Amino acid sequence: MTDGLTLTNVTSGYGPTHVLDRVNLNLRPGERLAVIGRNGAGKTTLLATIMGLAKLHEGTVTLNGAPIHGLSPHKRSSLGLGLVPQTRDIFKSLTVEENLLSAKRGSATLDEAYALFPRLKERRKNGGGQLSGGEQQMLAIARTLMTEPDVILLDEPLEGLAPVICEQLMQVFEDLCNDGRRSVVLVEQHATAALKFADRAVLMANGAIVHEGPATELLARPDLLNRHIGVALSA
Ligand SMILES: Nc1ncnc2c1ncn2[C@@H]1O[C@H](COP(=O)(O)OP(=O)(O)OP(=O)(O)O)[C@@H](O)[C@H]1O
Repeated sequence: MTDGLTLTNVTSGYGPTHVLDRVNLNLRPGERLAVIGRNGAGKTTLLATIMGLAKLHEGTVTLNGAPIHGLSPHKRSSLGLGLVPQTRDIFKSLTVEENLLSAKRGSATLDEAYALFPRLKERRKNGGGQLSGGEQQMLAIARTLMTEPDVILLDEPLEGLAPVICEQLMQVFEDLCNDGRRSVVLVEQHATAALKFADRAVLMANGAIVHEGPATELLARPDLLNRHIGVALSA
């Protein structure tokens, strides 16, 4: 049995369309994985496939050795998978507190969420639609954490946010990983930030993994990013 999350020979997409092409991937418990690629490379589809939101055409998805590819997204969430979607998907008509409580599972508490995001505590009576972009992203992350995930899937969480907010969020991701219990898949266009955070990275192009290796190697060899996916490292 393989521990963690494993995709074996996965081909998936939307309806009859194939986006991922024979993807193999293992995420060990406690591991931090960066997924880097240009727009349209299939990064969101990779997360959607793990979560059960895309159509699996071939292959298997297992969690700690047990197949999960036949299960609904809700069931996968109850097994410990948590997605923070690029679209954030908060309820704009509910308050921050109501948003958090509507996602709550098990022993998750508001206090834990507010300890990670003090700003959300200050804004707890405000409607989701009244929040800034950064606060909405914090709420989206906190909502997912209320489901007590062991595997957290983050889809471009830094997109469109000010550098100071990006730094705060990266620190939160560090804190979440500190006890080594949770694993994180971070899909990110900010390749440098993602590689500094991650243990390992996969590079995607045209729905396939075209390179995989330690994050430190990719930070030291930016030519690999350029060669495989035509992306340059930012400062
Ligand atoms: N719901 C959908 N139905 C059909 N095709 C889709 C759908 N969503 C995405 N695609 C297609 O799948 C391919 C991969 O898209 P995906 O969103 O996974 O890429 P990505 O690497 O996450 O890019 P981005 O950074 O732009 O989000 C693209 O060609 C896209 O047009």
